[in-house]
Amino acid sequence: MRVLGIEGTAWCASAALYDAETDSVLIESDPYEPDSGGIHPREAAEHMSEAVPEVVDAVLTAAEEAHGPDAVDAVAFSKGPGLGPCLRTVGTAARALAGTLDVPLVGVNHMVAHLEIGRHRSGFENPVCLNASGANAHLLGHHDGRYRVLGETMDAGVGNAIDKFTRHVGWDHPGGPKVEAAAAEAAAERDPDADLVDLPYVVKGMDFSFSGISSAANHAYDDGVPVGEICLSLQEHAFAMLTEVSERALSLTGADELVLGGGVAQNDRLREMLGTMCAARGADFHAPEPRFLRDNAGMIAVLGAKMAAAGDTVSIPDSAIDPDFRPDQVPVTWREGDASVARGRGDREREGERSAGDSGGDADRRGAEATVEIAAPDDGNAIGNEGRRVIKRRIPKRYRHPELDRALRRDRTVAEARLTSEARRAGVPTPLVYDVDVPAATLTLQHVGDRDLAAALDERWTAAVGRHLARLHGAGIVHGDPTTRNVRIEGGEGGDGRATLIDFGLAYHTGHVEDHAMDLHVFEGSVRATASDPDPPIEAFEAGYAEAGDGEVLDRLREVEGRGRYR
Ligand SMILES: C[C@@H](O)[C@H](NC(=O)OP(=O)(O)OC[C@H]1O[C@@H](n2cnc3c(N)ncnc32)[C@H](O)[C@@H]1O)C(=O)O
Ligand SMILES: Nc1ncnc2c1ncn2[C@@H]1O[C@H](COP(=O)(O)OP(=O)(O)OP(=O)(O)O)[C@@H](O)[C@H]1O
Ligand SMILES: [Fe+2]
Repeated sequence: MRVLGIEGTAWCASAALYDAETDSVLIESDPYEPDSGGIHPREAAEHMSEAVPEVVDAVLTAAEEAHGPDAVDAVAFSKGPGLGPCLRTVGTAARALAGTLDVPLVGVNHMVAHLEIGRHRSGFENPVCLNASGANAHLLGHHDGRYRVLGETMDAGVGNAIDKFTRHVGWDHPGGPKVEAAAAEAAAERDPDADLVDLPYVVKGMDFSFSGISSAANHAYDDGVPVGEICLSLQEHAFAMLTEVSERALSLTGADELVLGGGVAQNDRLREMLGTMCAARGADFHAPEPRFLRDNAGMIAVLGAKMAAAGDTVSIPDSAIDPDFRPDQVPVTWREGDASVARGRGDREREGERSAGDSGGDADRRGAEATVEIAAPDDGNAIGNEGRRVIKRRIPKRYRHPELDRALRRDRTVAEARLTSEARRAGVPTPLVYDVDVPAATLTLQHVGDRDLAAALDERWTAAVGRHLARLHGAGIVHGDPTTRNVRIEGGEGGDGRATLIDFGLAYHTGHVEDHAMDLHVFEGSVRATASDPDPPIEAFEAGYAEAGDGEVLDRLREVEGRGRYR
């Protein structure tokens, strides 16, 4: 099968021919280059209306020269997300071409294409996918027939955040490569351990925020900080956040493969950080070659071929574009429906439980941030979990700049000790804190529970988590990372049992409804990412929250969920 793909969501007019038999891709692109500032939607649309027919023509001519008049078996196009006027040009061109050639039409989600190309090129079975593009930034994993959003930016896309700074400095678009070059130059001249320009580092569960980084970088520039230093720090902060959330997603799902996609993925420092993180966890990492990373029609043609082979084509009346098309709206027809990114986790957890039961013990653990060692009580007389301690060490992360890494490990250790105890005083079940060693970023905690909620997901426990979070929020604290892995469960078969919240390293004081709603959003995201039937446990969770908490927070949660971040 040979598929002609067309791309043009924002800046890159591109056409490609994918030949599935030889697995070869021919790409012809014509980028829009703004004279000044960022992308102007009207100029971009004008560019598309001129350039799309030209690139399509070039690829079609090459295809017919090589393979004759029946060279193309299907036409695939970017259906969204993107700029409406640009997408309309692409849709019109694709419909006309499919009509003329009398072949099926395939409507492709651009974001899913950014990650499927990585899966295709790597041959990975079931990776977590990090998309680092201009207008977007998110982590996706296939589960239950869809690509689930495991985490995403709460505001700007990563490329747009970088471009916002370069516009402020007066550099032309796109800013990413210029920031990369300036950062590399600054790095070559400085002491690698020297302090970074202080910028915000915002991670909430697997969600993250970039807007504060752009503003703080702009202020630093206005204050006269050398631009190379700001570029370096900007990259170190933004990319460490992306790497950290990727590691959290690997840890939550149990997956051991990561693929990277999107225009910012062309950045060497980002790829280096992700490679280092994966190597340290024993996970495989793949980033496709640059021509498949930035916007390009090659990825549209490759996914188009998979969709066409699965019979996933559209009729002309159903081929409308969608500027807000989210990746989790796409029914994944071209993969086995039961292939789940979380399957590895379930299997391992069950095995872990069995062996823990057999030995009467509990294996040492490795989370996304820390290693956890389970220690017997000082007198050595353990009865079940009674008296056991866990020693939690936030280990240095080699992918992160050493200064930033030290600061994060120290701050989170302090926050975890303080807020675990405060939450407990507010009546929320948490472990006792026995000891804190700040320089070593190590905590000694009471051992709680005999399994994670991830391995014991049921409505009774999620309702309890809802009540606990409501009480925590009532005390003016958010957890910051309330995933199913951060709830420990004990007993329960006979009636009594307990759900205990752990891992308060991202917790902080706040009375803002928005922050409280984010906690609920993170919890529900972690349930959706791994549960086979997520609705009942989520309903019970919300009912538990409503029982003990503020209804306004649940209203805000609906608003958070409804916000279209894909522009
Ligand atoms: C919806 C669609 O139109 C949109 N496309 C898009 O954002 O173009 P993409 O090619 O994936 O990414 C462009 C971004 O990638 C950044 N970029 C390019 N090279 C870079 C580099 N070496 N380092 C950092 N950023 C880089 C640019 O500054 C720009 O912000 C998207 O995928 O979100
Ligand atoms: N007090 C505790 N009692 C029992 N088990 C614990 C305790 N603290 C941690 N664990 C176990 O160790 C695992 C990792 O701990 P924790 O979540 O605190 O670290 P982390 O590195 O931040 O992990 P992640 O980022 O994956 O949530 C937990 O999922 C849990 O299984
Ligand atoms: Fe893109």
